[in-house]
Amino acid sequence: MLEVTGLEAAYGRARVLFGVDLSVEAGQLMCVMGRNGVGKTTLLNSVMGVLTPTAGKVVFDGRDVTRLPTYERVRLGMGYVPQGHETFPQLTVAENLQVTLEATRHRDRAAVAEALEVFPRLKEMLKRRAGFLSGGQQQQLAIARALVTRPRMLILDEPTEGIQPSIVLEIEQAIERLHKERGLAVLLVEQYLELALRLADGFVILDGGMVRHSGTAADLRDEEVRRLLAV
Ligand SMILES: Nc1ncnc2c1ncn2[C@@H]1O[C@H](COP(=O)(O)OP(=O)(O)OP(=O)(O)O)[C@@H](O)[C@H]1O
Repeated sequence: MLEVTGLEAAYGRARVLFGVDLSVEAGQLMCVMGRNGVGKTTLLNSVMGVLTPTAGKVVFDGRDVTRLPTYERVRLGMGYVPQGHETFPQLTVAENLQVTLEATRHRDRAAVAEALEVFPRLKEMLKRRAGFLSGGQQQQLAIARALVTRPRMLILDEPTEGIQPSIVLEIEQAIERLHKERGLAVLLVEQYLELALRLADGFVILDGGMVRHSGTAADLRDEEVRRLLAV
């Protein structure tokens, strides 16, 4: 479903990604792991076209999307939840979802209800401004916004980072349900090994902007994995 080959990215003269290869099959949950600063966010931004790669290719559903703008990738079914649970803080929860719906091609209001089914807690807060939600609730709203676009693949950048444990569990369960029950493919950047062990079908570990290790969830118990993730 997603094929990334030889992806390179840089900020000015500072090269950050060096020939990253990665593939996610339909319905698969792939975890990207690695220490701080190894290039995980840069990889997702390059996959989504937020950042233009300096070399390499991104193919989604058989179509080369490497040069497409981000919004067109979203329309093709790539739902992105960037790091830092971005929402419109001045808008209410309902308005945040509505604004996203209006930017979609399908404009089907049922998509808002479907997204709220995944996070019932948000249903009780529809009139609250997003800026007044807790970090965890904002993360749920950010994921719900991506769901309103009816993605076939969800791309999540550290959705549990800095969030209180009770909501981490809700977010984990939501990702699991979306993956298992709705069959969504997921590309997840996650630092917590335990969470990756519970959710992932496969993983890649980045180090210094390169894929240093990859495998199935069972391989996550390897010594090498622990060494590459150790701080
Ligand atoms: N906008 C930017 N301009 C210049 N350098 C950047 C920029 N964003 C990231 N970098 C650098 O690129 C490298 C990779 O950063 P990136 O955010 O992709 O890593 P990461 O693995 O996602 O880290 P973290 O887990 O801390 O989010 C780091 O050295 C970082 O300092």
